[in-house]
Amino acid sequence: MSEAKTIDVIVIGAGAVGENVAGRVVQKGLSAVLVESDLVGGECSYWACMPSKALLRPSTVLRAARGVPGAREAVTGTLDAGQVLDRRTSFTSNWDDSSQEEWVASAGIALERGWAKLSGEREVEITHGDGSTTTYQARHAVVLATGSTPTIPPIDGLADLDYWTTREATSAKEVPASLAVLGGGVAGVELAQAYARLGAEVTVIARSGILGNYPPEASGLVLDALRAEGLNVHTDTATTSVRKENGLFVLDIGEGRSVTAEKLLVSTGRHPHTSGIGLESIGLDPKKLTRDDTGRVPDAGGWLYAVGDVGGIVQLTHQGKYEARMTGDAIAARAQGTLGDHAEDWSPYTSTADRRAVPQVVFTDPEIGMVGRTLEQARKDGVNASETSLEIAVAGSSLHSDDYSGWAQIVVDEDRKVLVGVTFAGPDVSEMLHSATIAVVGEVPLDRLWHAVPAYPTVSEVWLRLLEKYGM
Ligand SMILES: Cc1cc2nc3c(=O)[nH]c(=O)nc-3n(C[C@H](O)[C@H](O)[C@H](O)COP(=O)(O)OP(=O)(O)OC[C@H]3O[C@@H](n4cnc5c(N)ncnc54)[C@H](O)[C@@H]3O)c2cc1C
Ligand SMILES: NC(=O)c1ccc[n+]([C@@H]2O[C@H](COP(=O)([O-])OP(=O)(O)OC[C@H]3O[C@@H](n4cnc5c(N)ncnc54)[C@H](O)[C@@H]3O)[C@@H](O)[C@H]2O)c1
Repeated sequence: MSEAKTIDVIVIGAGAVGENVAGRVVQKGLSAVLVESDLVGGECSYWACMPSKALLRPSTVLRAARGVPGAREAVTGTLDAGQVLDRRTSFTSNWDDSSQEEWVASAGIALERGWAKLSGEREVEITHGDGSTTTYQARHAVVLATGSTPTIPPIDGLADLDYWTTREATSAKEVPASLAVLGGGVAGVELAQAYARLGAEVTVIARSGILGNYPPEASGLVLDALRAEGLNVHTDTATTSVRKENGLFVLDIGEGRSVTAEKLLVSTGRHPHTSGIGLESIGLDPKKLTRDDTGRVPDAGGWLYAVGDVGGIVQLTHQGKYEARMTGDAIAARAQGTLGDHAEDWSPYTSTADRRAVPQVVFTDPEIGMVGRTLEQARKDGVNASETSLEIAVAGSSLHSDDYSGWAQIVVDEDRKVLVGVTFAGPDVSEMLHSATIAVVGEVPLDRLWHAVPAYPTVSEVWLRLLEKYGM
């Protein structure tokens, strides 16, 4: 084995999160190497956020035009599935990462292709495609940014079949005649609607309800829309076994019922990717990786960090990139000796918003945008919380489309008179979400928020209605 190379920071995994943490430490004057075994850019760019949103967007535009007389008459054709798939492919750069590779080089980050494994304290061994190895020693930090892996449920027969995960669903070259979707989380529901609108006959099988992390009024609007569009959605339904017959998947869903489909998408959640990366070599249990708010893994002695999906706190690109900025700055500050073990909440080194103000969007049509806590979560956290909710019915929404149907909710900390959670559901609500994120993160007092006047006639006027209903 050749001598180990020494560098300030080693980042394992060049997804959006790994790229950002490497970029941040280099900006702060440290040297960094980024190690990637697959495509630079990770899941979000090639098999998750970008392609799934590209598959959804054209049909949302079409439905929006159909909701407005005058425009409706101009829509004479149907969705062109081939064009939709082509546009999706262009958003993934045809699964070619050369432009990302160029960005890494332009940012002054070293790139190593291969599988990285911790091989000792501050030490990482990379096995390249040709079997050769390179070893790096980090002066300051090793950062795990290895993402997450699909969780496949132990359903009889499933393991032996060629089912789709979200990777195959987001990169498919053809629309199947029929698709069964196992799991009613955000990935399953978004892809179910995308494929139904592209022409597939889609059946969703959800163990409980769909989009269970959101208030039921919000997920109910999505469920109603899916059913109105002709999707079969089985809620509170357990899948007991799966097999293939005549080339089709057959799922047994209890009481003698079954679902048959050409393709089966298993989208039943993801877990942190901690296996096969050598955590055992430094005495850590891959199933019990924890991180503090600066991203540091407390049990490793101060040099190991975990950011993004692998950190096990939030599985969202924007939140992982936020963690990357905080962790990158914490690593640089600790290298300079200006930060000790502890960092205050809301400091430039702590991802405090992970626990209090995570914005998330379900990009179905209608959309859901939520930030912070639901009423139940807030009360569970010991907040003396109240909720105010209403249907979105303002001048802006009636102008938006004739059939606009939406719902909004604020969750208020009654002791401090600030918002701790906001949810909007309805067409195009995602662009309103950042106003709510600012209110929650900024802990804007309600009597000051009362002075934030929404422009007329926008859908944002729902803010005014919510505050009026609350009692302002
Ligand atoms: C279908 C779908 C749609 C989604 N849509 C959205 C969305 O709209 N908005 C949103 O915010 N989030 C979305 N997400 C979540 C988002 O994709 C993830 O939160 C995000 O990709 C996590 O980024 P990451 O960098 O932590 O991990 P990843 O993007 O998974 O990157 C990890 C990288 O590490 C590499 N790697 C792993 N182990 C090693 C190793 N040992 N050596 C070398 N390299 C290694 C992997 O190859 C990979 O490239 C979606 C997820 C799915 C599944
Ligand atoms: N718009 C977005 O931001 C977006 C889109 C897609 C995915 N994501 C992220 O990706 C991650 C993965 O998405 P996901 O939808 O796979 O996970 P998820 O955890 O959101 O949903 C998984 C769903 O599968 C269900 N499930 C589990 N086992 C099951 C079984 N045996 N049978 C039927 N249902 C079962 C769960 O009850 C849950 O509803 C999420 O954490 C999410 O944050 C984000």
